[in-house]
Amino acid sequence: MESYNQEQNEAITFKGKHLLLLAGAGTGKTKTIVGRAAYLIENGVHAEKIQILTFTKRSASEIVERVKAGIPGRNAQALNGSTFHSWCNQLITNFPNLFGAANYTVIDSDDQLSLMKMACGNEKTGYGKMRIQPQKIIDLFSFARNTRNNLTETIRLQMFNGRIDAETNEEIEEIRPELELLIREYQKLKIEQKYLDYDDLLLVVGNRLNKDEEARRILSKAYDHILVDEMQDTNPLQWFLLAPFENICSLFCVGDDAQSIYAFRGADFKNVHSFSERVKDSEIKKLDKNYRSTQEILDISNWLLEKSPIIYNKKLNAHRGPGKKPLILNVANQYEEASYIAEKILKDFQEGGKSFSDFLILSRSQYYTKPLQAVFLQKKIPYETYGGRKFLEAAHIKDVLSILRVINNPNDQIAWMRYLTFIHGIGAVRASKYLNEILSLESSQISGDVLKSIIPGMEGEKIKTYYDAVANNKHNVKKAVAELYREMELDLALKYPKDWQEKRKGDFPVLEMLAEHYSSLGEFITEGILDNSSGLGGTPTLEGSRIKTTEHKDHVIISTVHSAKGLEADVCFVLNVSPKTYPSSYSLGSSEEIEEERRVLYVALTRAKNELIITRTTASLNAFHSNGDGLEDEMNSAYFLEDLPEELVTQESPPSGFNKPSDAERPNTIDLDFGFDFR
Ligand SMILES: Nc1ncnc2c1ncn2[C@@H]1O[C@H](COP(=O)(O)OP(=O)(O)OP(=O)(O)O)[C@@H](O)[C@H]1O
Repeated sequence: MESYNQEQNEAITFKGKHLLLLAGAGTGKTKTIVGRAAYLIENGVHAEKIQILTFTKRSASEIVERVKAGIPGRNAQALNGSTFHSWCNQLITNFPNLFGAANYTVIDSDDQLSLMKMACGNEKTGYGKMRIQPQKIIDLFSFARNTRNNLTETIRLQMFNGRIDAETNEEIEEIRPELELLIREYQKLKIEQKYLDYDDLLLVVGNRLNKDEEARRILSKAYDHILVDEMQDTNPLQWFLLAPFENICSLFCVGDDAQSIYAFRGADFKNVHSFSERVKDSEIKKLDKNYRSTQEILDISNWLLEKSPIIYNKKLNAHRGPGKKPLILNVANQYEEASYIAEKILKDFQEGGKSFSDFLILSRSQYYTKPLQAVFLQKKIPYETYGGRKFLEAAHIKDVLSILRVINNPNDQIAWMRYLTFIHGIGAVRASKYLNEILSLESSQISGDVLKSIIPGMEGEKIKTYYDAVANNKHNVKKAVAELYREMELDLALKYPKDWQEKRKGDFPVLEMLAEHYSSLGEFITEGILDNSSGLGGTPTLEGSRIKTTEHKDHVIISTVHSAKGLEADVCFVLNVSPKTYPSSYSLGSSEEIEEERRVLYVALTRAKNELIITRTTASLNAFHSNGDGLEDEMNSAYFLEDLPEELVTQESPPSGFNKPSDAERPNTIDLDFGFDFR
């Protein structure tokens, strides 16, 4: 049973119209959302009329499960928790007439790039004259839509560092018309082929609700309460989407301005400060006691935030009192770091009575943790990774999905190209020729046999077999995936000879399991690609980019900081807090980006309950200090832990023995002496 303090209770039982709960890390914001949903249901609100919105599916399902666990009977069964994107997708599917986007295919970032390349390839767009990469155009367009800036301002902010002067204006005016042409072409291709990109999902719903009284009337019957977690990370597009709900139902939003880490997607944490001006009939409440961590962990977190030029007015106090000082571990290299962590986890597990799930490892990127993962595998430490590339975006999975996609949406040219060129012997030129023929047909005319008649020989035979495997099982997604994989397995193994057996093959039983949760191809394809850090239909095995190496329930979590929002653990390792990493050297030069980096580190530090271990490499520290000759400007020498007061931490270097043997200092000449004498 959850128990709440007075401030939490006041928020939970809030009787006004809209509320923003603005509070620090570990003060129970998520817990209060759980309490609010349960309170509403217990007081007669229908669970299906409450929508919980979070940034990852993992946290959405966690909140929903906690509410359900606290309410006996079936009253909470219909409670819905989703990400913004997934919610909009559900609305588009559930109200096909209202939003007019039924049977569209949602495309991921790779497909967006393919489509933009197609747009650039069309001669009339004059792409040849431009010096901008197709990916950059996508990023600009996405930034414009998420921040709701016009194209001129977007170009200024993204390409000219926000400069306002006559010369910049002139340059912008030169680029803008051509960019506009390309974006228009991209939009046209999207509509022709019935695609929605991620931003479109929010726009389709937001536009309709903002413009159309009927839409608001319909949705006011669907929702009484919307509860939003991590409000500080909502960007102007998400505000645009939420704004009409002010008149449709009640908004209950929780957030922490110090944990805003999505400015690169257009979020602006200062937005939460204007909540009461933007949302009529709203109130703001605060929570100030941290229940998660011991005071020493909060002391270093508070110190980090106080060093910021931004005033957050946030000093966390530990309800739990004092504990152990955080440890800074200075390591020679990643092998030493990995060995130390593995040894500590095994020792605490074997002798200290800890579980593997008491450990959380946080890193900037999943890539950095590869050596650590190798050591864990070797030492048989079960772990899961959160963050990084999405499962359904892996090449071998996309090959298989391409067939499901063309059957779901015969206009999906990107999927057709992938499907056709997957067949050995069909290159891009032949594939385009076949595709033109296929697209000249009515959708209802397309079948395995027709494809075989267009594509001669063995290749056509294969295309037909794959097509039929799915078409014959359209209403049983799991069977469609299983049959298709059976047909494709050999060719997949041939296409990916290097790592088929060790890496890729094992993904297909998982794909089948995922498919089991969906009743239509469209739902499976879309839901599967929607969330970048979690959750497909509540399956415990794989959640988006969450990959499990083990069936153990008890496992260590290795996560990127961005995917660790809301997580907590007894022992938390924050990896490589070295110069040039915190802040990342990419951010140097922009004080806003440096401050976002600070918040990333703040989120990481505040995940720990009892033990916080920060690692950094001695080599990077030495290089940093030897460069400190005063010649570089201040920003280039920024390092968050540079003047960390000694008393806040303990420092340690692992005992030698963890070291990977280093090579001789000077190269020798090769010695081929074979040890006997020819005499
Ligand atoms: N009133 C309370 N009594 C006991 N424990 C509490 C109370 N409120 C919160 N906690 C505990 O404190 C921890 C942090 O709570 P929660 O995750 O809800 O905080 P949060 O504000 O969402 O944190 P963050 O923003 O850092 O993710 C959890 O372990 C939670 O169970």
